[in-house]
This record gives sequence, structure tokens and C-alpha cells, in this order.
Amino acid sequence: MNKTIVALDFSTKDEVLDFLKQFDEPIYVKIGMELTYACGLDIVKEVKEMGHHIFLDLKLHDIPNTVKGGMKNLAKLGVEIVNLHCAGGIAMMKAAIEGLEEGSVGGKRPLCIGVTQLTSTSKEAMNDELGIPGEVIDCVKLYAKNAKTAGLDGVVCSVHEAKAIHEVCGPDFLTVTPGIRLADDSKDDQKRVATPAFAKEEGCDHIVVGRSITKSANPKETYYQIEEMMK
Ligand SMILES: O=C(O)c1cc(=O)[nH]c(=O)n1[C@@H]1O[C@H](COP(=O)(O)O)[C@@H](O)[C@H]1O
Repeated sequence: MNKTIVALDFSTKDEVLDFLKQFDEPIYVKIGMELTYACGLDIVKEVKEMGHHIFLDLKLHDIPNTVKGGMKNLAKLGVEIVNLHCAGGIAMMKAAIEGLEEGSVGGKRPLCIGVTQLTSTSKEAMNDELGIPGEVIDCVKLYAKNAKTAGLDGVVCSVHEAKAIHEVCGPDFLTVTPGIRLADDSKDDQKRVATPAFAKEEGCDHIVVGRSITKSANPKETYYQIEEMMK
């Protein structure tokens, strides 16, 4: 399975098709809110029909009953991964799994991973704006433990927390890490960033890469260079 998940943060179907036509084999892609809100869930079906693996990143966060119903319908799409915000709590995460199981196709539910602290959140913002005291790593570890208790398959975290999560939740608990930047990239909105080489060192299961690939002069070449770094 490919280690790199490419974030298809585009607003039109044409851009998605232009991007994907460069690849002559299935890759792992992430479809998030930008594309879904522009094209609807039909785009998920189309990209799936092209053979690509899909992480559907809609980051659910609501009361348990609503999340259960939402996940039940998302499970029917037959994607590989869905996600939610761990901040919704253990009852919400358990309800998500129930929904996925009820809606699953052919007895196999999508993997469900929980966003711990967004990679765009710094310690200062977490302490002063979100009102969560302490170090980011401690909050991320607590959220990961909650996710495991609820029956989730893993978490979204930054590369800097992946090793600690594997120690606390076990080696099979997935760590999916965005905030990936190549050495010469600017940091922009991301705060907890790391290179693909460091992600490999830290044992991340998958990295999520958006702009470093999609805005590269040669996206296909950059994608394969990154996949090589993760091997
Ligand atoms: O859930 C995510 O995928 C996610 C969680 C997180 O903490 N940080 C984060 O950047 N992401 C997503 O990962 C992608 C990162 O994109 P780039 O910053 O362009 O590489 C975006 O599509 C974000 O929505």
C-alpha cells in the first residue's frame, strides 16, 4: 500500500482529472471538504471507479447520534478511510464506529481515524485560544488513547507525535501525518511540520501531502520522490 496520501485540495472536477491523469497506477488520495463541497460525493465515486484508494476527510464532529447517522451513509461509499475529530469525545467516536459497521458494504467497514490536534495548531494557540493547558504531545496522546478506547483504527497527528502514539497505543494503531514539508517549502498555515525523511524515521504509517505535490512544477516526479523517501 502506498505510504503517501495525496490531498486533492482542488475546487473543480477538471483540476482533479488533470492531476490524476498523470498517474498510470492507482495512488492513495484524500478527498476533503474543498472538493466535496464543490462537486458533492459523486466525485468520490468517480475517483474510486478510476481505481484509486480514498481517504474521505470530512472530519465529523457532532453529537453521537448525528455522527452515527453520518458515518452510516459514508460507509456505503466503500472508501478506505474516514475521519472525525477526537475532540468530540469517546461516546461520539464509539457511535461513529457503530454507524460505519451498520453501513458497511460486504461486511468490511472503512478504517476510522481521529484528528488529535490539527497540525496548524501551535502550543500557544492550544493553550491560549482553545483553553487546553500543557504540551501538545500530552493532549495528542490523551486523544489517541480515547480513540483507541472507542475502537478507532488510528489517529491523524503530526510526525512529532507519531512515535509516542505507537508507544502508548501499540504499533498497529495507525498514525497518519499531514504537515509534511520538503526542505525548501515555506511553512504557510502549518505549524507542526516535518520532512518525509523524518516521517519515515519516526515510523509514521502514512503521510498526507497536499501543496508540496499539487503545486510542484512536476507533481508526478515529486510524488515518486516522496514515495521513495518513505520506503
Ligand atoms: O485530517 C487531515 O487530513 C488534516 C489534519 C491535520 O491536522 N492537518 C492537515 O493538514 N490535514 C489535511 O492535510 C492536508 C495538508 O495539506 P498541505 O498542507 O497542502 O500538505 C490538507 O488537506 C488538510 O486538510
